[in-house]
Amino acid sequence: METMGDFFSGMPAVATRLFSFYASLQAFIVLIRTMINELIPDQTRTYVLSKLQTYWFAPPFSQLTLLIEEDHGMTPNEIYYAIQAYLDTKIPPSAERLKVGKTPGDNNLNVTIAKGQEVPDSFQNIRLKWVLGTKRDYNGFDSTFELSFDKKYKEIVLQSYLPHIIARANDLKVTDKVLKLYSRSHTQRGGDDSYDYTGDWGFTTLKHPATFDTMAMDPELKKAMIDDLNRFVARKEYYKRVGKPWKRGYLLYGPPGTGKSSLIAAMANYLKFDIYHLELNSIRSDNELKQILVSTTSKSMIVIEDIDCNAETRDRGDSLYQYEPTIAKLTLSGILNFTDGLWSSCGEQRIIVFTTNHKDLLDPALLRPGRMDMQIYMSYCTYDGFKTLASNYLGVTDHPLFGEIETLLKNTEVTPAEIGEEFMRSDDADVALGGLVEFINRKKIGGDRMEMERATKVDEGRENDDESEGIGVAST
Ligand SMILES: Nc1ncnc2c1ncn2[C@@H]1O[C@H](COP(=O)(O)OP(=O)(O)OP(=O)(O)O)[C@@H](O)[C@H]1O
Repeated sequence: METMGDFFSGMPAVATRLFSFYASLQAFIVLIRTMINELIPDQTRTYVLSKLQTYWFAPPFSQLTLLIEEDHGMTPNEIYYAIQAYLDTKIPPSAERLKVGKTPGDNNLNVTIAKGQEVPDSFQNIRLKWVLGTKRDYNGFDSTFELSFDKKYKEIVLQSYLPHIIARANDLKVTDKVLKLYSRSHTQRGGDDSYDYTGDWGFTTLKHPATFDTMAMDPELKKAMIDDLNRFVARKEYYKRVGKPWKRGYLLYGPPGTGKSSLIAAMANYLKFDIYHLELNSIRSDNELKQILVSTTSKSMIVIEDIDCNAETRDRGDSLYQYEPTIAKLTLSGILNFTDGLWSSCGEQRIIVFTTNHKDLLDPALLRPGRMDMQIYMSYCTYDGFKTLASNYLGVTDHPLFGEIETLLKNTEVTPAEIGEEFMRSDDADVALGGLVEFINRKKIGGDRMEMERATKVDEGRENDDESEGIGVAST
């Protein structure tokens, strides 16, 4: 029978060494633990241990991914564009995929994140990860932002982080916003000059330099417009309280060359609003108009120029332009709905501007209060307007010819566009102002001559009428 002594004597030398190593390791651990306990304070030990647990021992977090698509139903998704602007400021130095673009006329390169690039972010100590991806739907591919984070922070992300991004993007827009001029994309039909419009908006950068300072307008009217715009953008709560959609309609009317288009650009530059330029003649039905309206973004101006050129909007009392229901599918009521119907209330801070050279031709229904909140007459150039132009073009605020020009402008219809043209002929104020005096005099003589010819024709017409009336009477 085998005894204990036999057992130990049979144990290999390696095992003996192992035991002794274990014993010394135990002694070493006890020594280290004692040192740690004595040298590191309790609180620090607890903190380090909790961190180690979070990073090494906690189970992998249960992740939530939010998808933010470019479109939201029929409308552009505003949060998508806010995220785009926000993430452009968060591009990590380690980024491996970036997109670079440049708009014609813009000196700066536009660097944005490319599809697949991850962008880490943190908010209130929450770690978040963004990535730009694509989603395929029946219309083709659509860009989508994906946001991943620990599921337990869902409420903070929805209630605080995303609103924070929107606010940040709004701040960025105020300072950096490059305005866009949208118009509807079209393809030319074969052979003729006509176009087929696709429903999509294409855009280019709005680089119109007009501002309220450069506008030659009656100073009181200018001030009234600026006050009106300021009031409009500041009245979010007011519109909510009175139960009206946050939008405003302006009608700009007056002869060609008096600055209607320039005023639209000045308004957009002032408010930092994009412009959607719409040609009513390109729209085939009320439905199409509705779709176009909902695909525009908030904080924008929808501009319909020369609205009198559209048969639908002309006064229906004029038999020449009677509405024919079987032919036209774009109806006046569709246009009125566009300006103040239910559909017009989608989106916020929307300005609708109509322009016309012939206000008298418009259907009175279009001009009712609530549709056109402000009607602005862009007149021929007044002396105040002339002084603005002289200061902007020539840098002069006074000149011996000013008095003569003031008198001439009182008696002659000259547009700011014509005065601008004259001023561009020379940088020398004496030459340019002298040229303007000559131009207005020529115009006045031409106008007087035309007036005389018109008066002569009317007199001749009357005489002929008298003669024919005489014949008529004689024949009965
Ligand atoms: N009131 C104005 N103040 C400053 N510049 C003006 C004004 N009106 C016209 N201009 C100058 O004339 C040019 C043409 O004017 P604009 O196209 O704005 O006139 P409009 O009234 O819109 O003309 P239309 O009815 O033919 O479209 C502008 O580019 C601008 O340089």
